[in-house]
Amino acid sequence: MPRLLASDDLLAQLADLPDWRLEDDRLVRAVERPDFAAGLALVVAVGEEAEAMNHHPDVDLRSTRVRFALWTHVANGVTQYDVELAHRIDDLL
Ligand SMILES: C[C@H](O)[C@H](O)[C@H]1CNC2=NC(N)=NC(=O)C2=N1
Repeated sequence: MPRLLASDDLLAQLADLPDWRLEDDRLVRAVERPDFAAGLALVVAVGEEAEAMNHHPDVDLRSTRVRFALWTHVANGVTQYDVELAHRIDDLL
């Protein structure tokens, strides 16, 4: 069972994720893409990483904007899996 990150640990790890913020116990990042097709391509690429990890983001895809919200359902908050997925998303960006 994944463990929730303690708030001091999480804040320390967020230093390496400057484009992410904590919102309602989720790690959240929103990005603008040139058009919907580019946003969709990003979602597909992130989805492949998520499948490889068996850890899946909440995704909100609008015309030129994609918003990712990361949390671990079984722990009801942010765990190391979410931090790892955030780094993988950053790498894709
Ligand atoms: C059964 C399956 O392994 C679980 O539902 C996995 C899949 N992906 C998941 N993704 C996320 N974000 N949180 C989970 O707790 C989770 N659990």
